[in-house]
Order: sequence, then C-alpha cells, then structure tokens
Amino acid sequence: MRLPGVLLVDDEEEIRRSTAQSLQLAGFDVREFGAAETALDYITPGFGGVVVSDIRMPGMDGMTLLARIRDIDPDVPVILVTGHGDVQLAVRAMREGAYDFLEKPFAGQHLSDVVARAIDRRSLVLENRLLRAAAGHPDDLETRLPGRSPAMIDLRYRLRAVAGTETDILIVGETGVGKEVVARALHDISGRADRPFVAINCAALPANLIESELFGHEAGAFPGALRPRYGKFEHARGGTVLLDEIGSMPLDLQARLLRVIQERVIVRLGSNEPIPLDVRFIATSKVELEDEVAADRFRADLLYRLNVVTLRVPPLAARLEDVPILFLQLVREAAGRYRRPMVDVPAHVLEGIGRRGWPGNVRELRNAADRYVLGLGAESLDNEESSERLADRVARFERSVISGALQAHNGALKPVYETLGISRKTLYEKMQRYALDKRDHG
Ligand SMILES: Nc1ncnc2c1ncn2[C@@H]1O[C@H](COP(=O)(O)OP(=O)(O)OP(=O)(O)O)[C@@H](O)[C@H]1O
Repeated sequence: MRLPGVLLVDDEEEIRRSTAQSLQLAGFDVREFGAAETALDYITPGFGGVVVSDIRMPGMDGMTLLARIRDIDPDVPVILVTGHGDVQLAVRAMREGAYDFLEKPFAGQHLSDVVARAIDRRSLVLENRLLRAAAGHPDDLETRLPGRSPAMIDLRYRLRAVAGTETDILIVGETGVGKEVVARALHDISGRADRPFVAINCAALPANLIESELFGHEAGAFPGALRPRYGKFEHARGGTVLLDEIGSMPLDLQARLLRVIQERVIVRLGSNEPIPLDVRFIATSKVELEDEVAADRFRADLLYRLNVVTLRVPPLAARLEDVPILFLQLVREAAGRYRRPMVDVPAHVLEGIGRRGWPGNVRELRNAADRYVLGLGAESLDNEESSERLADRVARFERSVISGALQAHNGALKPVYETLGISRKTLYEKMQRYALDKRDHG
C-alpha cells in the first residue's frame, strides 16, 4: 500500500538513500531532494504529505525551509533531523513550529512512527478545513438548510425574503424538522446577526421563575433578589428572541407576552418603569396553534400577532428526495464532531435511507448519521430489509390509502375523513405529513 507523500531533504546522498529506503519499506511514498529549494516547489497550501529534512545543509538550511513552508501553510508537518547532541537547535526547531525532531542516528522504525503520526495529523487538519469550507459562510442558506425539494427551495426563498424585514415570525413543523435551525439561520442572515440570539424553551420554563427569567427584576423585588438582574428579553436587545414551543406557554404568561410584543416594552419585576425593547420575536410550534386556540389553550390575539408570517418546515417524509444529501451533510458534521475521518456512504445505503419514513425527522436522521460515523449500527442502514421497516411500510400504505380516497372524492375532504373513520384534524395532519394536497386530487 502506498501512503501519502513524504518529501525527504538531505544533502548527504548516502544517508538520504538509506532513510528513503526505510520509509519506503514502511509503505510511504517518498520523494528525495538534495536541496531544500527544490523541495519547496512541491509545497502548496493544501499539500497532503509531510516533510522530513536535515537541519544543517549548504544553501537553504532546514530552519529556513521550515519558515518558508510555514509561510505557505503553517499546518504542514515538518520533521527536522539534527546532529547528535544538538539540543539547542532541536529546541529552537520545536519553538519555531517543527512538528518533531529526530537526533542522528535514529532507528528507521522511530522515523516511520513519527511520520505516520504526522500524516494522520495532516489528514485531520485538511479534513477539518474541508468541513469548515462546507459549513460555508454563515449566510449560505443552502449549506445550512440543504435540499432540492420544492418545499425546501420555497422555504429558503421565503427566509431570504423575510430576513431583512422586522416582522415577527412563526415557524411551524413536526418535531425534529429543524425549526430551531431555521430560526438561527434567519437570525444570521438578518440585520440583527451581530446581536444576540436568545432561545427560550417555553415548555421548560420553571413556573415560579418564569417572570424573573424573562423580564428580569429589580433589587428587592422578592426575597433573595439582592441585585437587579436582566431577564432574557433584555439580554436579547437588538437581536432575536426565539420562543420555542410557544404552544406550551401558560395562558397568563401569554397575556404578558402579548403586551410585550404589542408595545415593545418590558417592565422588570419590582418596577413600574417600562424599558423599551428592540427585539425580533420568532416563535416555533409543532402543533397547529389554531387547534390550540379552538381548545382554549392558546390566545387568539397572540396567534394573530405571531402568524403574520408563518414558515412551514416540511417533514422529511414529504421531501424524501432531500434525505440523501442531508444525510451526507450530517455524516460530515458528525465526522467533524467526533474527530473521525470522513467515511464513504455507498450509493445503496443512501438509496435505502431515502426510502425510509423518518418519523423523527432530521433529529432521527442526525442520530443515524452519528451512529454511522461511529460504526454503530451501520449495518442496519446497509440492510435492504430493515431499511423497509414496518413503520415505513405502514406509512407508505397509509399515504397511498389517503391519496386514493382523495382521488375517489375529487379532493373533497369531508367524505374522505368520514369514510376513513378519522377526524378532520387527523386527516389534515396526515396530509401535511405525506405532502398530499387536495388540489392535486380534484
Ligand atoms: N438542516 C439541518 N442541517 C443539520 N442539522 C439539522 C438540520 N435541521 C435540523 N438539524 C438537527 O436536527 C435536530 C433537530 O433540530 P431542531 O431542534 O431545530 O428541530 P425542531 O424542529 O426545533 O425540533 P423540536 O420541535 O423537537 O424542538 C438538531 O440536532 C439539529 O441540529
């Protein structure tokens, strides 16, 4: 097996030959140079190998070579070889950024070990660079929200259109579709990008602390309030507040929030003084808030303030064509996170993945990507049979039944939910989940 390149620089031909041989025996692809100047021609910013060079040479010496290489790409590993007992020089070399140094005479095995480590390190650096490049510019929506399905193209278009405006926004979608990711992307491409993004999980707010958490308090507002404290709203000034799971917010708090949204002022606990609040609100919900209003769990007036612009993030089941590209991106991210090399995902695995239903949406897909990168359960993705799990088959069957019924009734909903024995709401949910549109069946 040929491993990636080692550029070996030494003016003494005999030593160079024998060093090259021992590296070649260890499987490395070695290129020899009698002078540092010529080796330098091979160094480019993305150079994939490592350099082993003697320090003391006529013409350009090893230390100068090191400095020149670092000018081109500071992360190329350079291993310098010093004479016996040349400790001072070795120390200087390390201080100036050499990857390692070897003292003559050295064992071939020792050199191979150092070179192997240096090459691993170089691959990691280059992979991370690729990952960073792939993560793209923060305003590169297509990298952050990948997908070529019409639904995703439309979502990105709408995001760009509303980002520059000041309207509050409601983001609706099933659990795990990436509502928070969309909210952050929206903040990052908005004029508020360099101001804070403060996420508040409305489902997890501790009832007794809610008010001071959100609105802050003055000193002495309640026992234990020794100093005045900013609430989350004030922390977000100039930026964006994400109200995650707004449907779970208690009704009394909804009333206070409505006032904040309408009047753009907050009043800290223990104070009467309104403080102007410049934030944009983005709320998310996995339930249809209209249904919550109908069930008296959500204030209609708050809904009308929030849903001026509603963005819907489609479930994965409605955009299965996006699954392979998303999976590849998640695998890349996972490889970066776990500091693993990027693994290849064979086409048949991608196809299998694209046939599943993914009821847990991107969150479930992300877990699958993590497991894939870690080598856990990759075989379950590999296996044709299990890639058509029962849940997925049921989902496909369900979709075809509903689609057939819509067809039979020319897109009229009432006869469909009545004959199928489900509620209107359930039918709506399933149509959204399976991307069925009654207009396509009329
Ligand atoms: N486009 C994407 N690219 C990469 N990761 C994503 C993407 N969309 C979602 N994710 C990941 O999927 C997981 C779920 O995303 P997120 O928390 O935004 O979903 P959500 O819709 O807000 O879910 P919930 O309603 O359950 O809170 C997160 O780990 C997130 O990082």
